[in-house]
Amino acid sequence: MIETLELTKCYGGFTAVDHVSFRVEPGEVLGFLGPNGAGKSTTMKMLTGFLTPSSGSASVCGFDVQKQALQVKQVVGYLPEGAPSYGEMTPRQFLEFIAAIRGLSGAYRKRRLNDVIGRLELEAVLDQSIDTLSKGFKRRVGLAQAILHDPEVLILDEPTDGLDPNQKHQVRGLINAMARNKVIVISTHILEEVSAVCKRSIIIAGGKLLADATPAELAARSRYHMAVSLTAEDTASARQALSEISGVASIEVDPQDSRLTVFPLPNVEILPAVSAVIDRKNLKVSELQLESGRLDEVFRSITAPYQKEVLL
Ligand SMILES: Nc1ncnc2c1ncn2[C@@H]1O[C@H](COP(=O)(O)OP(=O)(O)OP(=O)(O)O)[C@@H](O)[C@H]1O
Repeated sequence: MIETLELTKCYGGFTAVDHVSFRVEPGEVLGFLGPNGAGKSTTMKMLTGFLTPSSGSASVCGFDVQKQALQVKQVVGYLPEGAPSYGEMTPRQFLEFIAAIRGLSGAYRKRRLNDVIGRLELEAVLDQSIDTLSKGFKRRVGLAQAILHDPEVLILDEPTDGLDPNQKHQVRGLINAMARNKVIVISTHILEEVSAVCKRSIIIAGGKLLADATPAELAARSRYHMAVSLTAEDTASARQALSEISGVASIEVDPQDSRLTVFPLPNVEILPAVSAVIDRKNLKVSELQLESGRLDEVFRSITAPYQKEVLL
């Protein structure tokens, strides 16, 4: 388990992480979402014992990140931002080096090395220096070192950054497969990643924790939650007909593709009435969809005040 209490980091007079408290249990993948400079990497560095908190506390598997940093490093696998250090080494040398540092030996060491090399499909580049690898391969070498000792806790700073769509899919599958018996925290800018792998997500901006909820709960905060979207052959007639439904609050037309979105009044289920009107008026409609909510819109509305601070 990971637990933070009022965790804070100041750089001089600037507060990068501001009294952040949360818990993560085994079996949970927690997504850390936030705009650039939100404080995600700083929080992760404190959780992994690489940065000392200015105040507050954090513990990982019961070990205090300040007083027991060594024990924390033993139970944690950490993928920092960017490429792995020691770029002059080949992935084979680098992973052998990490295995030695982690104290892996004998058949277990061999098995773990083969396992991570296979899982991250590193065979083809094992003997090429890390500096000369593509961004995606560098990221995969970083991931391989993070999971090599089969840690109880994984802290992954933008694990899919630089990966192509196939590799992203593969790494998300890997994270999901490991999630059953590990505590996993990932940071990401990619909202689809939150729905794909995270049980819970924390939104952070300006160093402050602004939301802590499941992706579905976050989506439910969207103004699109329970709205109905559709594309009609005759947009104007469809809009007119739909506006006569009593539970409709407003209707918007997307200027790009003329898609109509029908917003209900609070707590009104509008879909049955919309379907009935389509049938009754014989409207030619494609892509009728009940919206669960849009994470990007929720993310923007939650973080907007902090984005302005940054821009000013
Ligand atoms: N060593 C440092 N000295 C001073 N300020 C720092 C230092 N490291 C980070 N910061 C600042 O702290 C804030 C949080 O940075 P952090 O890297 O944690 O953000 P982030 O959410 O990970 O951003 P990104 O998504 O861009 O990686 C930023 O304003 C950053 O400039």
